[in-house]
Amino acid sequence: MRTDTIFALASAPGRAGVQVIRISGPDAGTALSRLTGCPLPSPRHARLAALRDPVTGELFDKALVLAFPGPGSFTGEDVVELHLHGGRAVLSAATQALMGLGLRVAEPGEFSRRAFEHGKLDLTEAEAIADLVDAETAAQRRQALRQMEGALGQLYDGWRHRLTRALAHLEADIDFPDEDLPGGLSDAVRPVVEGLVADLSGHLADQGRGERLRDGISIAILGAPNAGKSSLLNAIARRDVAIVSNQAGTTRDVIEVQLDLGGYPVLLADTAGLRDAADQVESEGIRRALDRAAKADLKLLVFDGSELPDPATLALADDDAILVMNKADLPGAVAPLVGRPILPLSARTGDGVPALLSALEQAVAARYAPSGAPALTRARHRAALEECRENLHRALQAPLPELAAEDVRLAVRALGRITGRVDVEDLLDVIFRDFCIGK
Ligand SMILES: Nc1nc2c(ncn2[C@@H]2O[C@H](COP(=O)(O)OP(=O)(O)OP(=O)(O)O)[C@@H](O)[C@H]2O)c(=O)[nH]1
Ligand SMILES: [K+]
Ligand SMILES: [Mg+2]
Repeated sequence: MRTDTIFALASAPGRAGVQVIRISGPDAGTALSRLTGCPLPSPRHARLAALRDPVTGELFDKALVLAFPGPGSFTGEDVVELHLHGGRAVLSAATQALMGLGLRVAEPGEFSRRAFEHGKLDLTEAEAIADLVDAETAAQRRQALRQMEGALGQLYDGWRHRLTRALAHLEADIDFPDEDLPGGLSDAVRPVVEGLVADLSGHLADQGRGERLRDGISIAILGAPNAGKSSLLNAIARRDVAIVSNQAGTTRDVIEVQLDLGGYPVLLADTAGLRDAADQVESEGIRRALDRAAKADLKLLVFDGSELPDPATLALADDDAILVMNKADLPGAVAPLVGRPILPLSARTGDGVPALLSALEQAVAARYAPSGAPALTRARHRAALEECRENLHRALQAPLPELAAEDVRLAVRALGRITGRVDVEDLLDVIFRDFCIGK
């Protein structure tokens, strides 16, 4: 564990009313006294102080200062905050003064990493801080807050404790063997392992709910050339994002727009019109459209009400598809009869677009609304949970208790890596590198 004293701007850089510099480490208190020329303010009480560069003696700001003595601070170390006036010149003077005192600029995520290393947070809580800072919609914020309060860490730790107890039983079986039981797992342990496999499977089979909420739900707009896909994207985004023209085959690249759909983060993609294209570039566009259709969480299939229904688009109409009939403003527009509801709308006039948005919102909520249990939010967690389940499956089939015990031990380790209860040194750089400076 490193013990030097670090500092960083905790607020966003640039002109602002206030900017906050956070300092953490054994020399944090001394550094503050050297800047103010006064003893430390009482813990967690703000005080107005004149700050001077200890080398030149020059006044560089009058600011609120706060001290949070360790271990009751965010990082667990002595922490000091300077609430300076926002702006580059003040920041650079403060940086120079702190470096002059031998302090080091923090690396991204270093404050949270120290908090983890001092046992103030587990890894899922640390990751949730990053998610909360990155949250752009209400649903993302709620999920991150819940995880930050420890809901996910408690779930995984609870499972780990269950398994650890089972392992203790198993080891007792090995030390005091019962000759009548030839199998790997005894009657006392087998139901525990089976129960956990069931819980893990339930948690893993969540359609990526938590991960989608974190990363965004992908919706692809698909249809024949000139059906009005780009017009619809522009109508939904309420800006002129994609080129619209009466020339079939206008869109080639996938064009993405981020939306907040009733609190859910959505990535809406316009794609090339589906047809047998002779043009090489257009064919590549269609390949990308179909690729996007396959990966999308939901598909928005656009039909031109003044044309016969397009078979290539109809072929994509599965349970994850919402069908719309565009150009409802044209006098002869007719919805294709395909045995399921089709929303009439006009991308040109905007009629029917609000109804489509609520249908989309409902479809998204039906799939991704949070369930009662805390959600799986990261691929890192999913991989560890799958590894855990695999080891438990192996334990259930093990012919000898010694082999079963080794599999259960591996399963316990896999769970422990999620919250950081076991050796995770190799993981820490990867996890905290994604944080921004000052967190
Ligand atoms: N009357 C009417 N015309 C529309 C409507 N929506 C789109 N159009 C017209 O239909 C033509 C094609 O629109 P686009 O939005 O470029 O269609 P697209 O599906 O993106 O076409 P490609 O990118 O070529 O596949 C344009 O001339 C639009 O003005 C609508 O609701 N009503
Ligand atoms: K077009
Ligand atoms: Mg287009």
